[in-house]
Amino acid sequence: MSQFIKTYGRIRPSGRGKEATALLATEKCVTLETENGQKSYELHGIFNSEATQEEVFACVAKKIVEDSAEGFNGTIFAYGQTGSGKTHTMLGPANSWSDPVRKGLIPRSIENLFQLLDKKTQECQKFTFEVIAEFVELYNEEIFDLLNAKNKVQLRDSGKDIQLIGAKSEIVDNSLDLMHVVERGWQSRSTGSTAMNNESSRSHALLIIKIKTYEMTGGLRKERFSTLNLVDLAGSERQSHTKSGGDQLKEAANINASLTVLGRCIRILSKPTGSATYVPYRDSHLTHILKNSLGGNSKTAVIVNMHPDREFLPESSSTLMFAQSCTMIKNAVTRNEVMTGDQENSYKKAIQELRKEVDETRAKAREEFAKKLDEAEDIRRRITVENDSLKVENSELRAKYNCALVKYNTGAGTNEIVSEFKKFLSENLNSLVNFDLKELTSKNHTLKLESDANEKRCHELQQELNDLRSKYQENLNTTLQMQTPNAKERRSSTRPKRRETQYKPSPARMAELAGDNETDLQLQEALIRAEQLQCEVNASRTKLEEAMEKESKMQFQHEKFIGSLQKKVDDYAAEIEELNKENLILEGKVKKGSSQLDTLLNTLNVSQRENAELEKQKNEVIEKSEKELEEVHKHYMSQMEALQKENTELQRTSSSRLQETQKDMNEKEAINSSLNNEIVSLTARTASLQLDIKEKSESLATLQKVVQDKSQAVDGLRKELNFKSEKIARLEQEVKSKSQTNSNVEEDLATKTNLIASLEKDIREKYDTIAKLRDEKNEGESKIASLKRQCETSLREEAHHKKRYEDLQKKMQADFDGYQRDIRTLKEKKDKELQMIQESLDITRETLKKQEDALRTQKTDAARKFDADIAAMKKSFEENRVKELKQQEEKIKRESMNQMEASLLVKDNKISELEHMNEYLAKVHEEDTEIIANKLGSKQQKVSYYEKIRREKVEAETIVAQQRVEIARLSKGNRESNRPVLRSRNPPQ
Ligand SMILES: Nc1ncnc2c1ncn2[C@@H]1O[C@H](COP(=O)(O)OP(=O)(O)OP(=O)(O)O)[C@@H](O)[C@H]1O
Repeated sequence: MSQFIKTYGRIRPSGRGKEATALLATEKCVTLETENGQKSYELHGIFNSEATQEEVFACVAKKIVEDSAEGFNGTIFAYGQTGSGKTHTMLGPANSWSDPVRKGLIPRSIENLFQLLDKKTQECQKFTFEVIAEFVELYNEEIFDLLNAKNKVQLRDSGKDIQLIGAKSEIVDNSLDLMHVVERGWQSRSTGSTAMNNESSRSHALLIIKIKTYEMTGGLRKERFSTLNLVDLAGSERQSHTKSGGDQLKEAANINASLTVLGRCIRILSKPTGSATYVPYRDSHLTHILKNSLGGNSKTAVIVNMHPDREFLPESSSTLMFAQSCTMIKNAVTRNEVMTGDQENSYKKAIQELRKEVDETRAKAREEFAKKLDEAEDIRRRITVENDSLKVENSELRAKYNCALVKYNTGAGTNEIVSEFKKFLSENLNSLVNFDLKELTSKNHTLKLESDANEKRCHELQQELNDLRSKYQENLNTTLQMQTPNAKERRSSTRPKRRETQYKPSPARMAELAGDNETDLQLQEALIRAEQLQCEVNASRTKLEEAMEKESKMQFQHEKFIGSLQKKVDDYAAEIEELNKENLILEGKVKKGSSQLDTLLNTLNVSQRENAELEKQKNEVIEKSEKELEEVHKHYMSQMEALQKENTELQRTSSSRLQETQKDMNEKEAINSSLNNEIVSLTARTASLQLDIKEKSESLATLQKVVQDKSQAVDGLRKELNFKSEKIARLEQEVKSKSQTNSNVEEDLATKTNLIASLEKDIREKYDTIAKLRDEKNEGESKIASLKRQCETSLREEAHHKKRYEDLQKKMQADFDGYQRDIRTLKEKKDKELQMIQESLDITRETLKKQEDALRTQKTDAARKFDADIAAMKKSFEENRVKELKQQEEKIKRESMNQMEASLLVKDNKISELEHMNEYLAKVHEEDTEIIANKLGSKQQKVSYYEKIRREKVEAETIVAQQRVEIARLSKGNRESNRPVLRSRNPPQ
């Protein structure tokens, strides 16, 4: 299955407001407002600055994560300039991975993945999974392990996949553990501060999640494996923007180099197929690792992050160009799945199920088709019956109408026609409801004809009437002429002028004229009859018109009814057509099913052939597998033991943790009780403070009262003072005025001055008291304020303590719940693991046992056969061999005997020679010894002679020894050649 890389754009919020932005985003299109005009780029989706993390995840990653749990490789990477929000998108803001709103795409993907895997485990008993995480960073064109002290990692390209040699693989079984791993790795990531981002990622971070799932369905074991790559690339930008230098410049150069290779690969891949010859994946570690994700076996999504500000237009433009190239890359995606086990049976089962499904669908379709056909037939029958009855009614009607027409034409009572028509209408009103449209139209036509005929008849009658009138007038004139002698005169003078009323002769006039003329009478009668007839015809005409109106209404209703019937018929036809289509589809399905069946049968044949071959291989492998199974058994047993140990350890740790928690809780309870005590004391203090406040408030009130009194007194004094000051002034004036005039007054002045002085003293005293009172008042007020403040702080403290106490209680409860949950989940997990292991052990044991049994029987059979074969072979071989050997033996015996005899002779001669020699030498030795002893005198001569003798002796002894060895060899050869030989020329293989 080939699939295009999905490319999305995300625009981060601008730091400077709307005026500074140069990007316009719609649902799938970004427009850049450049100096040269607008330029638009269309991607698979655009997220503006208001887009939430959840929206981004749901749109970009959810499907890829879901597919990765189903065995499809997946890759999501964020590309963009520094500070554009790549890390914000992939991981989320700092410490946000437990925040349900702010957390990024990686935590959401991890949670989603484990939710899916756990759900599958719950739904399917024989489903297990294994998740392994690796986390590396590409920094300065080298790969470092973020999970293991930033050790260097090597790349190995096996052709099929890329391996990171030396990277630590963390096995995890829940999202929390994996998030801890990610957090640990992220902390080791190389970051630096640039002009655009305080915590800028200076490396490409790759989180590689390897997922393996195992599922047993029937006898079939499905093994799926996939890799989910979540990549946060380093920023792609101009160095002038980051204002980097030194090491940072080198860093940036490396980042740019790898991103340039990425861009080059993408450009080559985005060209139409056929033109792309070589993709330089190996030019950079980044592209080498992402080889599968770019044009390979992976469902890939790219998020390009952009800064909306005008100053970053060039970066945004190049980012969008990169994105547009990505949209043109096609990946060839396949599910990574291996199926083992009883394939033959599972195929057979699948075929059976398919057949059953096809049969069921066929039967169902047939049933439905038959039902619909019956219904359509029913409707058709009903319509035919209705049609027949209407036809009958129509012919009756026609007959009646003809009859009426005959009657009418013959003048046999128009009333009759009308009444008959009325009767007919009342009779047929009900049946008319069921009229066929055609019939109704024809009836309408007939009625119209009737009406026309009536009209014509009316016209004729009118004509007749006019004729009659003119005749009558003529007759009348002739009669009048005959009655008056001067008819001409009379005619000119007395004859009234012709008026319309004159055509309607009154009965009096008729009576007057009755006796005049027989013809006149007859004519008058005919005229009256004609007039009556006309009236009746008119009436019948209006009735007919009414009936026609009714008829048209009815026709409308019938048309409606027929319309609905037609619609039903159309519906049925459409249904039938649909059924036909379904039938066709089903037939297609059946064909497909049968072709599938054929292919399956072919596969079955192939697999049967393969099976035969496999059977052969199996026999060879069985022996090996027996050993391996034993090893596995041992391994499982050891694992189980280890697990049991782990379990006990866990139980121990959990109980210790429980104890710790208990201890913690006790401590917290102690804190709690102390807090309670504190609260109680605080409450008591608050109460006392409140009492104090109350008292103080009371004293304040009294003080205020006193102050008020004093103020009143002060006011009074002030008034008095004022009054006295005025008095003083007045007196001074008086003094002034009187001092000039009256010297006697001087005395009075002196007394008055004294009085003034005393009054001034009095006033000063009063002022002092007022100041004192004011101070007292201020003091009281400040006391009240401080008391109030105290009160407020104690109330605040109380609230704070209460809140702390509640928080502590909540935290304790949450901790306790968390611990209990942890313990429970741990226990459940371990129990599950144990159970799973036990189950797998049981299964393995069973299969082992079965295989053992099968092997044993096979072995015994084979051994028996082998023994028999060997025995037979042995027998024949031995027979032949014995024969052959016997012949050879005879021959060799003969030859060796001859040789032996000859050599024995030679040897015997040699032995005797040697014995002679030996004897001679012994003799010489004896003689020499004698000579040495007796004849040689000097010591030196003795020594030299002795030396010579010794040498000769040694030589002789060597010769003797050689001869002995030769003799021994010969005698041994003799012995061996005398032994019967049963040796073949060609030793048996
Ligand atoms: N969509 C957004 N909403 C709110 N804030 C955002 C968004 N995108 C980015 N930011 C803020 O912008 C700042 C830079 O973002 P971030 O670190 O994710 O950029 P980056 O592309 O990873 O940069 P670098 O390549 O330098 O690592 C952060 O403070 C981040 O919170």
